[in-house]
Amino acid sequence: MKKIKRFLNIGKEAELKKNIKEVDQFLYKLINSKIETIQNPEDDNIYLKKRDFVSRRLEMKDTDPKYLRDMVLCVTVAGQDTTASSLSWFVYMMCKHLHIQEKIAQEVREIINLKDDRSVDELAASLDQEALNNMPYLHATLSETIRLYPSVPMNARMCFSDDTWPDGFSVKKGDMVVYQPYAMGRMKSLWGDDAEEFRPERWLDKNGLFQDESPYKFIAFSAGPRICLGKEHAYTQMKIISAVLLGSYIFKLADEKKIVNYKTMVSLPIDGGLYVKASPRLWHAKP
Ligand code: HEM
Repeated sequence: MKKIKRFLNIGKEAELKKNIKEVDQFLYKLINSKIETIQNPEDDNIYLKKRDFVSRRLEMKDTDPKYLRDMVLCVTVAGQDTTASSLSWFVYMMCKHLHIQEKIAQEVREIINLKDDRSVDELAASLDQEALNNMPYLHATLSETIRLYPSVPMNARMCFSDDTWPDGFSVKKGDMVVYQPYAMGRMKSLWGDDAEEFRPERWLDKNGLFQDESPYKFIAFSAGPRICLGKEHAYTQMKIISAVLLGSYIFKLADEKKIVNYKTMVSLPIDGGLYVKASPRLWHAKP
């Protein structure tokens, strides 16, 4: 049916074709303008100075527009909504666990060692990689959020040959195997009796250092050869944003009684969005 619709260019297939064209036009325009800027030696180009993703590829002589379009699209599709929904759930968890919110704010404050009257910009400017590496509690809290609210809640693989798994279960070539990071993140057999509790401490050793889990257990970023390529980048982004936010503001739910739930989709957004109140963090005040 799909093929017929595509051939006749009607219905959803026609709509898809139109949308792809629109995205392509936008991306090719951007890529071509960057290529032109680079090829013009007189242009003291601001684009290259910005050293964004496309500029870096161009510097490495990757100038095929189609390749660049695929790269940009892949990173945007894989990296944007996943990180955004994880951060939304993180803010939700912070509103539900104010003492954890306070603990992270303290960790940020201690690591960057800033005065009480610092601005949001000053706080952001002092977050270098070393500072981010020294925030195990924040790292643990983000991991705990993603364990319970994985932005890819369900995933699947196609078997390319007949096989028998370690537990004796057999699969045939062409079978589809579906696994559910959402359910796996809440299984008592994997995470213990408190699996449904939000407890960042489960990720810390007795010295308070972050202890990573096997990706086959903490499956939210997938595992094996096709594991998420942007995992480290995602943590860096999420740590910068949450350190700046929690270091500067106290978050509370706009309506404590409103039920917050997920929307069933390929990703895991909060249904209807999350409404919060942010008030400036005064270091002598408790949330
Ligand atoms: C919390 C944030 C993120 C989560 C939970 C996440 C999760 C995942 C998962 C589950 C996969 C495997 C998909 C599959 O094979 O079926 C994946 C793949 C991928 N992710 Fe992420 N991702 C996140 C952020 C990012 C970011 C920020 C980027 C890029 C900047 C990124 C780039 C990629 C790429 C390129 C792949 C494909 C890897 C491959 O197939 O070889 N991801 N991600």
